[in-house]
Amino acid sequence: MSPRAILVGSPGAGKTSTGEALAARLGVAFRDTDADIEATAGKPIPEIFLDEGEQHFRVLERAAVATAVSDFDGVLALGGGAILAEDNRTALAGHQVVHLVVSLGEAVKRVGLSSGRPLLAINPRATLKYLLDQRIPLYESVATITVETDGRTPEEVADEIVALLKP
Ligand SMILES: Nc1ncnc2c1ncn2[C@@H]1O[C@H](COP(=O)(O)OP(=O)(O)OP(=O)(O)O)[C@@H](O)[C@H]1O
Ligand SMILES: O=C(O)C1=C[C@@H](O)[C@@H](O)[C@H](O)C1
Ligand SMILES: [Mg+2]
Repeated sequence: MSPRAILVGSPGAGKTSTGEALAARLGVAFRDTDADIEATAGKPIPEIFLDEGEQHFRVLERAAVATAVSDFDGVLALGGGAILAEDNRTALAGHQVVHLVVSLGEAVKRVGLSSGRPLLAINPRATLKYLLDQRIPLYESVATITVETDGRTPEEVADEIVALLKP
């Protein structure tokens, strides 16, 4: 079993919102590893970061990615930092992986001072710039499809992905 598409990209790229739109277009289920991790841990991601720290979150994330990539055949969204782990990048090989590209300015507008994103709780512009600089090469290294999201709705982005996906 293999996901129809796996979405990667920065916080605010729209992995969750575009992923839900894409799954609806394809008539398949949507799954988000962030939600899987919260279900396993029994608490929201900010609480995992506060109680056990980011390292522990990344352990849970590697397990969530390995399970979802091998057990699921719908549209799968990964957390924004999942590609940092080599294990996760290796797990993506051979799959249709979509990089949702977002500019720094647009990502800052979409994410704002959001309480649900522990890494961005303080100074989101500087933090997002750091994350993007570090991660863009990694997103590019795993992607088989790249789509721009600035100035487009999640539904418009989903339509482009449908046209680019191999059957
Ligand atoms: N193409 C888009 N145009 C405008 N707003 C968007 C677009 N995609 C997402 N958004 C908005 O940006 C915010 C972040 O989107 P979303 O939660 O889907 O991003 P994400 O990539 O899943 O982020 P994270 O990595 O933090 O889970 C939401 O408020 C969403 O409504
Ligand atoms: O960019 C990141 O490192 C993260 C993004 C979110 O999707 C969550 O996976 C978590 O908040 C960490
Ligand atoms: Mg998300």
